[in-house]
Amino acid sequence: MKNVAVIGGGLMGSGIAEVSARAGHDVVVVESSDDAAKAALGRLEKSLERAEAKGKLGAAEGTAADVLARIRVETDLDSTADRDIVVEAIVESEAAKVDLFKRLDSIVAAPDAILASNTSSIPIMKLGVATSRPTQVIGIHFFNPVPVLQLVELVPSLLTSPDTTERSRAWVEGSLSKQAIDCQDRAGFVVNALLVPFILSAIRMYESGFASAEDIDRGLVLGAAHPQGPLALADLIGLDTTKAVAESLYEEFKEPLYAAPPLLQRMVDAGLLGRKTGRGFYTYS
Ligand SMILES: CCCCCCCC(=O)CC(=O)SCCNC(=O)CCNC(=O)[C@H](O)C(C)(C)COP(=O)(O)OP(=O)(O)OC[C@H]1O[C@@H](n2cnc3c(N)ncnc32)[C@H](O)[C@@H]1OP(=O)(O)O
Ligand SMILES: NC(=O)C1=CN([C@@H]2O[C@H](COP(=O)(O)OP(=O)(O)OC[C@H]3O[C@@H](n4cnc5c(N)ncnc54)[C@H](O)[C@@H]3O)[C@@H](O)[C@H]2O)C=CC1
Repeated sequence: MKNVAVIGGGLMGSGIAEVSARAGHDVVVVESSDDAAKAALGRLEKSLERAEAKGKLGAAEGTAADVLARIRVETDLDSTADRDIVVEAIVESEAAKVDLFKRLDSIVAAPDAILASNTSSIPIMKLGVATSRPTQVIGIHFFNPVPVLQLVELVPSLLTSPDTTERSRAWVEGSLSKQAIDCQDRAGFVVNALLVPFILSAIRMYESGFASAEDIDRGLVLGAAHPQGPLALADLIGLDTTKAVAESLYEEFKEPLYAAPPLLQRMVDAGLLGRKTGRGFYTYS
């Protein structure tokens, strides 16, 4: 696979585009507006400049400018027509993703192109059956920050072909140098099925006044060797995404541990989405 498209150039899409371009792929990022495209390009430039300044770009990757030259940021979905693999990384909304997969199905021309989703929690089957080619639809779930974390969850639906799964594995492991684990197509896959109750429990603990945000996070960093505490992690993920993922899991399993706590709902209503808006459980400059 040579030509890659990433739909949505937010936190995750920009990271997926970066690692793809660093692996030598020709990458098109499709955003929803000119302003969002500008913001996506800014994220890519900042991250690549940081990687270059830290000496993380290898000889085969070239300079930050070389990597950026392999990426185009567009607003027209038709620019995905000649792609071998499309990775969708738009907002965690089933309706928005189903609509996008329908449109991609009518645009992406190669008969064997892979249509992948980076969804955290939406069943892949719902996206597969929105297309005329569910055998080629798969979950390829990256972790945040994409340039740092090695894991990718591969999530075939009941209709995904073994050929699609194996070509996806070859791409993430062989080309992007990530490590894949295989997951069933159930909301939350492996990691989020475990991580969501953990983060939501931390929010409930804070909401109840049991401990401060700082002490909850310090507890997990100093006492369980986590790289950051659960509330700081929720701020990194984005509280809108955290809430949407919790809701998908709750819808699938009706398990109270997956129910979004009222405080999380209020913070999202207030626009306190974490790092991306400058304030969540913590304030960022
Ligand atoms: C209810 C739940 C709902 C779930 C919702 C959906 C979520 C999903 O679907 C799946 C997910 O992704 S879950 C999130 C998984 N991510 C984590 O758990 C991150 C945990 N945190 C970390 O790894 C570090 O704190 C972290 C790497 C972030 C920062 O590390 P440090 O605190 O040590 O800070 P630094 O010293 O600045 O960074 C360490 C090295 O990493 C590099 N780096 C950090 N951020 C980066 C970024 N954004 N892009 C590229 N590189 C980055 C940094 O440069 C540094 O590198 P070195 O200097 O070489 O060590
Ligand atoms: N935030 C996280 O830690 C992780 C998120 N994910 C998943 O990745 C996906 C994206 O999440 P984030 O990057 O965090 O969200 P984000 O909010 O940072 O980015 C979403 C981007 O999609 C764009 N967009 C929305 N609708 C679009 C459309 N129809 N066409 C083109 N672009 C569109 C938005 O302008 C925005 O830039 C979600 O499915 C999420 O569940 C997966 C792993 C980790």
